[in-house]
Amino acid sequence: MKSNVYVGLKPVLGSVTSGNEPQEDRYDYVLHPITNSRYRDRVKLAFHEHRQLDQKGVQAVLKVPEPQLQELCLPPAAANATSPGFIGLLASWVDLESADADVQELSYQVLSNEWRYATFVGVKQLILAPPKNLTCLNRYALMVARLLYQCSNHESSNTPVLSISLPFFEDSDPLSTWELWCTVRKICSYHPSLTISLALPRDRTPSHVLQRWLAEPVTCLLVSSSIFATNQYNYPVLNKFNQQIIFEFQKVNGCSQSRLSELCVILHGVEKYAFKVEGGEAAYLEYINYLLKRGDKVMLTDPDAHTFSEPRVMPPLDPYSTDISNAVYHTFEQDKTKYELYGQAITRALKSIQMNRTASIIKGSSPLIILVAGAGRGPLVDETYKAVSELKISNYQIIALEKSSRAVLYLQKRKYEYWKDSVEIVKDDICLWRSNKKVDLCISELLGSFGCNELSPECLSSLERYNCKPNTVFIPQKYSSYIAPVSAPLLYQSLKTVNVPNAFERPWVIHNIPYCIISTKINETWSFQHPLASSQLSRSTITDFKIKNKGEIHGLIGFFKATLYDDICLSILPNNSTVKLADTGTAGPESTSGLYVKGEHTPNMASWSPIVFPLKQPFFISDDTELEVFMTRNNSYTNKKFWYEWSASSFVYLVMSDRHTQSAKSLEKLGASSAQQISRQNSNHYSSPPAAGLQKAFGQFQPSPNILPEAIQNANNDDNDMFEFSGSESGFMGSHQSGWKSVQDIHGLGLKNAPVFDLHQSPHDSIIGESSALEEYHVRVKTGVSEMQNVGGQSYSITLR
Ligand SMILES: C[S@@+](CC[C@H](N)C(=O)[O-])C[C@H]1O[C@@H](n2cnc3c(N)ncnc32)[C@H](O)[C@@H]1O
Repeated sequence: MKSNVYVGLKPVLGSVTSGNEPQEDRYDYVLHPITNSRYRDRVKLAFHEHRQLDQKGVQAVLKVPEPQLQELCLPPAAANATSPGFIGLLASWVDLESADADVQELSYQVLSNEWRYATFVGVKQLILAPPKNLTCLNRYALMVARLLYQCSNHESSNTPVLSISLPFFEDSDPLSTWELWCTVRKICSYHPSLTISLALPRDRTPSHVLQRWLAEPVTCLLVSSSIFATNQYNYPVLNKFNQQIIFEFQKVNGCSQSRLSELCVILHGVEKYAFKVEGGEAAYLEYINYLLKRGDKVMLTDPDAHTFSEPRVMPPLDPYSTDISNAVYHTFEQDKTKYELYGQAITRALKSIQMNRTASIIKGSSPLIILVAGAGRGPLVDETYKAVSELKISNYQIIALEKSSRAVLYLQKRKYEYWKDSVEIVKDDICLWRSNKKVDLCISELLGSFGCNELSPECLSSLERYNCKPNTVFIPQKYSSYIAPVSAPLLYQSLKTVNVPNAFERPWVIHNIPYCIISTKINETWSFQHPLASSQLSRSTITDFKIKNKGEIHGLIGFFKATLYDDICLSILPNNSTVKLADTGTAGPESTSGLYVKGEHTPNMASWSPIVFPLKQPFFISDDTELEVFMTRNNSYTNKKFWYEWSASSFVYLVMSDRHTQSAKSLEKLGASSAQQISRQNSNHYSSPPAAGLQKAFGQFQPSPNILPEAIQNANNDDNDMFEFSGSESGFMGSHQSGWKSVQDIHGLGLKNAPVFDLHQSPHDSIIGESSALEEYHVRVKTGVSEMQNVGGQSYSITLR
């Protein structure tokens, strides 16, 4: 396999070097400006003439001339399949951010002239200089948006991609260039032809910055000869960290771009240092080619590296209405790791069941009943058959239960040729199947990317009710679902154009789409174990994520981990992730509340890709934010349907010291409302806000009066209380109490009328008690909230049996 990464070169125009010049077969693209300085001079002249007319009061239309032949750097040549292709540099002498309407218009016309010519001669990609003045970023972005929407026809493969060149990061704020990009692409409505060209840095890139860029549509890596070092033989080489950056992008392999699906590493400035190094200009190109070849080799031998397959966004399987195709069964069956793990789990479970049966009085009286629920074309039946043969179990019966009539034909053929009477084939739905045989061991593989999303709990609960014993053993024994907020711009872009109603309100399985988890942890939402502890199959969770670095969330990414038997597990959690376990709600040693574990993906297992629950609008998060996710799994007996709902809210913590104590106390008396919770800290409970964090929190988030908690607003107005009602007159409540108290009174809420279903909590548990050693208050302020997605399963649901 060769990755989709190409090599480009920006030569000095008209330069002919002495014998060491790069051979054309060492690079795939040449980077050239579209027009030269003659064009700039003519445009300048036209502009001055226009201004003079304007000053004389003559009404004239500013019309920028089209470039002439001698004004072009890129010649109009017939395309040649063997010679390198062209990447164009758009004029950098224009001023897109200018407040002068004429200058802006001129800039726009120059770029659109260049764009039209580049399209005509088949240039694939155009690189645009970054904005010069960040205070006018909106003007720049708007001009880019107009160019994209007026010059480009993204449905045509002839339209070039427009790529904005930016540095990887800036020292002062490593995500500032990313934020700039984020603003531009948002103003351009995530146009599919808008990408980035990143200049490799001289210094080491922080890993969170690299992770962020890996999920973005980067189409060029710009490598200046000035960042090369030399090895002991005086050949030019890159630092380890820049080698790693190129390799990481090679692994993403162009999948982050919806249009080009390829990446180009462009060398520039080689002529400046070539005389100092061995091998001259050609040595730089040799080196980049060598790095890419080496990367390809590593990817071939690393089973977990992405193999190049098209990025895909797929609807999750609806197990009740979709019959899996033969080709998909075939793909499932290629996953040797999964079946090996199932084989081990089956053998271990059978040994344990046999031991218990031998010890019990009913020893040998009835055959061991093993059910493969959802047998497909039979690979798990094969594993079971192998295990019973190896364990020399004689008195047994395997039942292969499958609803798909076409898959059943495969099972019948396999039975006839191989399993013979050991296997009974039943064509039925698991939820409807009733048998007088009670199952000892139930093996199933009904798991989706989120664990429970292909209705394993529903199917197995029905089996438990009608066909199992109290001591039936299940494989898998347990499965858990996990989520994390994710930045996945390509997914957002794809869902905007996918031809499915309410695409943002339904989950999607993403394959080979780059993403970046922006929270510090992945949180467990819930789990199911079999036999089920209760008949309740609906779940809901409110789970918090800490987000250190600003980002844009496009949805919640979902994973699962299943315990097949004992410690034999399948997991699609990302390697080296930190996973926060859900609160089991149990006390004592079984409790898992607040536990953190390492997440690992089962090596070499390819059957599942992650699932994403998207958000309708990208959700911007500033540094040091807490994201609260509310998610439900609904199994409605009344509506006979199953669905998920999800939403996200963001909060920052503002720190208040003694100066605000009085007002904070008043706020506390109100109890903790969802938007205005207050906690008292004697220590740095939250990693960032105190001290430096205080300044940071205020720096990132300018509290505006309408979202400030009332207590803070009043605290800030200490000197200004001449219109305040003192509240000291008898018969009136304190001003802070009145609103909430009045609402409570209307509903008859309070101690005398405790909620009927609040089985655990005393009414004031959530209010933090009085303490004398006060130092700081952390006030939790809501800064954003998404819509609740898929309310009542209106956009996405599965009809239940
Ligand atoms: C993920 S596939 C696994 C198939 C097989 N075990 C394998 O490893 O290739 C799940 C299988 O369960 C079957 N299935 C899903 N829901 C079912 C139901 N309610 N009743 C019967 N079969 C079902 C599907 O038709 C499919 O063959």
